[in-house]
Amino acid sequence: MDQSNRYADLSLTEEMLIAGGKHVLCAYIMKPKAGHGYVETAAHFAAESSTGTNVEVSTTDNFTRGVDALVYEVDEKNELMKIAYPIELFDRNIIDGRAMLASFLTLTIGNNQGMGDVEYAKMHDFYVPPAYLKLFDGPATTIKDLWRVLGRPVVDGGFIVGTIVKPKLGLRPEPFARACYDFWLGGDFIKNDEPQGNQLFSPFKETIRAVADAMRRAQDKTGEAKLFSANITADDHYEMLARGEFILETFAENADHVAFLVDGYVAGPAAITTARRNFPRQYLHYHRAGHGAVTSPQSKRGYTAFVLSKMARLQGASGIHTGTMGFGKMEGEAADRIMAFMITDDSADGPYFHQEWLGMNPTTPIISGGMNALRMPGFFANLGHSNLIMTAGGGSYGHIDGPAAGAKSLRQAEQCWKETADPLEFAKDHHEFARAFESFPHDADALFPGWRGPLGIAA
Ligand SMILES: O=C(COP(=O)(O)O)[C@H](O)[C@H](O)COP(=O)(O)O
Ligand SMILES: [Mg+2]
Repeated sequence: MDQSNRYADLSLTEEMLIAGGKHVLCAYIMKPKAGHGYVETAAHFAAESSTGTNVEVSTTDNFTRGVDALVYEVDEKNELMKIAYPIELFDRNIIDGRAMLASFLTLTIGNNQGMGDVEYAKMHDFYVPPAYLKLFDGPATTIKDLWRVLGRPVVDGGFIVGTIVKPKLGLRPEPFARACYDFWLGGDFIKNDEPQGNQLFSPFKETIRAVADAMRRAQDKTGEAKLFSANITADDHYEMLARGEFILETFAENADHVAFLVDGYVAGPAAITTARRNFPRQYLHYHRAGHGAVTSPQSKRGYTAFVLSKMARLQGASGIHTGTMGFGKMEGEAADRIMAFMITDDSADGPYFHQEWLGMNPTTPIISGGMNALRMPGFFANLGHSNLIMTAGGGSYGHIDGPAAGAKSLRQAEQCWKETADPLEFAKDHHEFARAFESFPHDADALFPGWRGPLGIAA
């Protein structure tokens, strides 16, 4: 059934819709299955994502038609379709009248992902009008809170040198805490790797006690504040609360040195909001492991990493992984930096829409995945600033002089970029950075061919 008379209105302009302020706008790359017309399929997609189904139903009344989602722009050649969703479609909490991300997703990227007449459809951007934006929690804590703990300026406080405890799994509580202590001698921030929680060989409570103790000792030894991002991800809301409360109690006087890590893709928006609302004073670290299943450029369905990042700011993530923009081991490219600007700036451009955040707190880009000191000067040059957290697991624990030297090499790499120094020249009087070349010779060969000569290393 062709529903384009009802669910498509190509006379609407984006300018009008934005000025009206009553619609969420979504841009999709969509291709119909063979034999289905573009506008017809787009209209069916909008129907299925709002008030309709594949047939007319007798229960529809005039009010219903007023909250139809409408296709307002199509560009068949580029497979682009844009849909305007009336804000009234989205569910509000009964407890406080506010918005929930689950409802946004269930409409805009829900049933429409399995339709028989759609070959594929992926959301590449969305625009949130002020009236809907203000119903989202947004971040409660930000990188400023971490900079304050570290004793840095709260504006442009700079690079937070981080790591992920490696190996990913298989350390018992004492070796785990030792790995933390050793890194903290040179670095600022440690996160649990995302699968680390309560394994039988490393019981949660015993491990957390050992890490809290390691933090105290590292702070005493260095005279510097240290940060730990503890994984509280769980299926069960109560389990997350139990973990969070135990961590705060155990870190005690250092509770404000603790972030909570939540695996927001696998555990979903409910887990993020559980942390955001129950622990609003903790920095909320959104880990996104698994997101590649839908966000990868190879996947033509789902949504992009850009969309994931924007949703994370709305929900209230203090920081989210944004990948390494082609400089690390995970998929990504230099242009991914728009993701970082969208979550930090108050006024930012996405691939299709401009967004005003109206003072909503920013979300820190967390850079992670195969980074080490050698890859960092190029990364910072591409992004243009270093007000972020970078976590390098292999780049720290893989440094030949150990994790404290690994951490120092990361800090020196930022300094090298800031001074616009030539990395090979800079290495001559920065020992830990120089030793990163020997630690990661494959990267050194690729990024700085002929590096052995200037550094006086035999081939
Ligand atoms: O464990 C790591 C990185 O370890 P290492 O530094 O040893 O590679 C992170 O979970 C991934 O970076 C996530 O990727 P992303 O940040 O892209 O979500
Ligand atoms: Mg990891």
